[in-house]
Amino acid sequence: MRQLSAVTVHDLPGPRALPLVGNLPQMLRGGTPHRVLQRWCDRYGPTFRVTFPAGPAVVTADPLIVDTVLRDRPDRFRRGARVTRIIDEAGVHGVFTAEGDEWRRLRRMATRSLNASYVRAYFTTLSRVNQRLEGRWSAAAAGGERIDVLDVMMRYTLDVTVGLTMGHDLNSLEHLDDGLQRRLPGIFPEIGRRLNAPLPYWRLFRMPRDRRLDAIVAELDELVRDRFEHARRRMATGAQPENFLEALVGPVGDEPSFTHEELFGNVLTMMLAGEDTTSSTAAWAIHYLAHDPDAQRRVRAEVDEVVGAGTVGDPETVRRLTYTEAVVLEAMRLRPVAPQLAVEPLQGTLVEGDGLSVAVQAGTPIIALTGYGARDETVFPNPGEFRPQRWLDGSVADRTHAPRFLPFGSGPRFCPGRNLAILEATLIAATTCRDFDIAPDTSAGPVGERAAFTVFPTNLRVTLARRPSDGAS
Ligand code: HEM
Repeated sequence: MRQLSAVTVHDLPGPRALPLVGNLPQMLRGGTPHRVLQRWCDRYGPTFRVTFPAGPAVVTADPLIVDTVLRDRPDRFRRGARVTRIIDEAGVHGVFTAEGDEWRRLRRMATRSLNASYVRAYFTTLSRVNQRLEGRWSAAAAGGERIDVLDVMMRYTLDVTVGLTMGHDLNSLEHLDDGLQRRLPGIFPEIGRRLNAPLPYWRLFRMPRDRRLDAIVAELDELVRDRFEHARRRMATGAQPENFLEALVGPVGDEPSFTHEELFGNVLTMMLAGEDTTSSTAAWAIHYLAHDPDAQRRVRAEVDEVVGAGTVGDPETVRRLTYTEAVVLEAMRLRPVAPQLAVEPLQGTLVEGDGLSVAVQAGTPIIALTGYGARDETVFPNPGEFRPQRWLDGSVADRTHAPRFLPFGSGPRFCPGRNLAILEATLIAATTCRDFDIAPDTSAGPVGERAAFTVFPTNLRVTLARRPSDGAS
């Protein structure tokens, strides 16, 4: 039997905390708290303590503990209550923040909407948005534009998620004017800002930005209502579902039909969960490609071979772009957009790691550093290098469930949008390399990163040059 030394949270090593504010100022300085936690993990070991104004938290990269706390949900551990409360207060209560039986029901709704056969039917939306991306790239190449990659990727994923969730063609890739497409991306940064705010002032009074957030959520509520009526009418004609709402018109199994609140909460959750995450991932993939002309050539050769002169017409074709997909996986390994996940025990419990057992009280946050192990050189040799080939040469044994690569979380609350996200990012990388040479543009300074709700790139610019049409590479 393993010998475990049992400790309390207070016994764990960790950085010295200031009175009242704890370690929060150290974590927030520089806008990249995940990097601070990773550095502390190097210094204090895989399981350590940090202190927030509300009390201590356990931070861990220990694979055993990470596995346990993510797997034993929702019965033993729940999502971090602070994150949940802030998202709910913004009016986005859905599968991400639900717990217990409510979570089970909303999770079934989410997985049903993302079922592989539906994703196939949704591909029309993806193709339409992808064609617009080609147009956007052509104009940028012709004009010698210094492209703000994240901005374009956010428009792309917003158009895809709004199209997929409710069948509404936002077309923010082509419509740069003011409209819902300008207001919608404001939701996530606002939630991120509240997460990092020292005091929850919005519970006492609303500043103009809080009122703007309320107004966007109300506008979306109207839109979902309207689109659901539309979905009901279209499904009554016997048509095949082409978006989440249409897939949810009928009951799921023998459960009662979903209420408007459930539908709204889940549709909005999926939109938000699917947008920032996928846009940052795709932007990082373009960044690494821009710095690696050889990888660009390989993607191009693969697209030429698999797709030829035609257009990509279905998800199966995208899945055959294995090298391109490896580019996306490698970008996610180096730049996971959700490098940590907060959970907490429902009741006091012992969590057992490698040689350590920690007694954790109910409600004490446990921050699982899910991105830490992606740089472990025993699993990923030369971990700092961008080497897509490592995903194809058998050196990473099981690419989905390798315990040290958890960009989509793990256990029963594992991201249900994983396949869709990889599909989108792979399609974007393929579309970009096929017709263009990508070059980095650092004229405005180096590329950086920042954490809000997710971690996103800053100052990520590239230029594109259209390749000669004879296909020479
Ligand atoms: C690269 C893109 C994406 C990344 C890195 C990502 C990552 C994650 C992570 C880390 C979680 C938490 C998992 C856990 O608690 O164990 C999550 C949950 C979730 N994601 Fe994603 N995600 C992405 C794209 C998407 C897309 C495209 C959708 C849907 C359209 C989506 C829908 C969701 C939902 C609904 C949840 C909540 C699941 C639950 O609590 O049961 N995600 N995602």
